[in-house]
Amino acid sequence: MLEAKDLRKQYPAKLALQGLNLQIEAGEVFCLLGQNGAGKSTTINLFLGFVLPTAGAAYINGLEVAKNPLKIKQHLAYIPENVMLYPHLTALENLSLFSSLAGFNYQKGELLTYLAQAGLPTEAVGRRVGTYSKGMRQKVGIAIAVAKHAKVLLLDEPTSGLDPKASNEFSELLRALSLQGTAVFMATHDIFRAKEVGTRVGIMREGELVDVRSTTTLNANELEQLYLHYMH
Ligand SMILES: Nc1ncnc2c1ncn2[C@@H]1O[C@H](COP(=O)(O)OP(=O)(O)OP(=O)(O)O)[C@@H](O)[C@H]1O
Repeated sequence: MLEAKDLRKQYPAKLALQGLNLQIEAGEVFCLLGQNGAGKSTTINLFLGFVLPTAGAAYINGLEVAKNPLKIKQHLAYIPENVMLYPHLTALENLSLFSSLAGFNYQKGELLTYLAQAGLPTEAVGRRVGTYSKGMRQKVGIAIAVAKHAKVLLLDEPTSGLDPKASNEFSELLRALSLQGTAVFMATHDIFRAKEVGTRVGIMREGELVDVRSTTTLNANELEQLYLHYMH
């Protein structure tokens, strides 16, 4: 569902990504760990088509991102650290707007169902999202992804700044999406969540993917030790 082939990004003064090779299947949750500046956001931005590769290619659902910038957006949803919504519109209005932009025109009842499934409290649905907490905005982001029938979900540090309960709820939503076949690629600093929600974990250092492990093969403590080993 997601593939990187010799994917490389050179900025004038920095080699941000050096020849990434990776495949992520439907239903997988791949968590990418790495220090600030390791190249995680660059990788996500290459999959989104926000930046162009210097060499190699990124593919979404078999389509080369750089050659199909609009088409690939039909298949994916993106949740950054702060989900971008229209603050003066309600959750219902935001969801209606974003899903119609993606070509889906839902009845109010369907929109309410998507928001409820994403865990947004009923009392909040008709309130301007400018009044929402970060966790609530993330839930609207998930509702938009589900309403768009996104096959691929890209997330850049989605749980940073969330309290443990909100972070846990968010992880459960991701798990539910992956069980429905969505491929999830998430950059995070949260080793514990990566172990909990991920099916595989990758460690990136200075633009290089230095290790990939299945989360069934190690516990959170072992993952932390492995991470620290690479950061020395
Ligand atoms: N537009 C740009 N122009 C020049 N250099 C850039 C640009 N974007 C990123 N870089 C550099 O590329 C490297 C990788 O940055 P990137 O944002 O991908 O790291 P990251 O792993 O996401 O870090 P963080 O955890 O802080 O988000 C860094 O050295 C960064 O300064």
